[in-house]
Amino acid sequence: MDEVSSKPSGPKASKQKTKPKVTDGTKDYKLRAKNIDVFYGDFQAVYDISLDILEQSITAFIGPSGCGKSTFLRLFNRMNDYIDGFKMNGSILLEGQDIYEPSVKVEELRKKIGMVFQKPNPFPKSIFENVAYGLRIQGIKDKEFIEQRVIESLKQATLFDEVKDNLEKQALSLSGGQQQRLCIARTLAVKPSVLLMDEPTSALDPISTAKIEELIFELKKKYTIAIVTHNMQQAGRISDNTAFLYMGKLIEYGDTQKIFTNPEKDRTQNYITGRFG
Ligand SMILES: Nc1ncnc2c1ncn2[C@@H]1O[C@H](COP(=O)(O)OP(=O)(O)OP(=O)(O)O)[C@@H](O)[C@H]1O
Repeated sequence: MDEVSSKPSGPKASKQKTKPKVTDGTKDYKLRAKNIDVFYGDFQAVYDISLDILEQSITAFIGPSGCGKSTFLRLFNRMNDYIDGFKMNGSILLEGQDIYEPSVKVEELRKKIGMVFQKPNPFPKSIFENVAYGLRIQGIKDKEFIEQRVIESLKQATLFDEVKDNLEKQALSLSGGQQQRLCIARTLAVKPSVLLMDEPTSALDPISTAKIEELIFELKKKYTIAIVTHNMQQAGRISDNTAFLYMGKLIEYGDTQKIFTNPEKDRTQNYITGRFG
């Protein structure tokens, strides 16, 4: 494979002012993947990918079906761990700490790195209980604290105004777009600092999609976001940096505007112009 820069570059990345967490000497990063290979049994799904994700930025993963986007995203909160035959080489660092070290508690990690899935998956409970869930399983009992956190999270997910008069309503009776924002609120309630999103709008209509995109853009002020999307316009609209994967390899990674207007690699150019994929 051609050499690929593992550092996001370009005007947006370099202009970004972030609280310093971990630095490679030039930029701060929140997450770092180093020489990642992933196997499912004998099948290799990811080949030697290294990349850094900057704090308070949106990083999009694009590429044709089966190229390894979801596999790669799921590494950041260890969602692949329970898949039969899963094996990984390399390391993933969150603020400099290896998240695959034996001492890391996966439940604690997932409080820091939340995930939103393609299909909204609220529990068959009330709106309130969906958002309160993560707090309750932590053993938090303070009613006032829980209520305040539920309201705050619903507001952050731009759902509060639509549901405030009926928080006891069954979550499954909400529209698909509202359900997805509820799932985002549920994730935010435990105060993560990273949000992983695996095609969060692919099951939604254009209006709900636009609302979620606005929300993601707003959330960037506080969170580090990594998103897998099949929708290249979406990647272009919301992300700061884009990683293009092809057959398990990182072909190109960098500033989104550059990737979409003047990519370095022919394969990226062919993909973004719809010549394959
Ligand atoms: N649980 C699994 N067991 C075995 N192989 C798997 C598993 N999950 C994914 N794969 C394989 O790994 C490769 C990468 O899959 P992955 O779902 O990460 O790709 P993707 O780019 O996210 O695809 P899509 O865009 O279609 O969701 C594919 O060849 C897929 O068949």
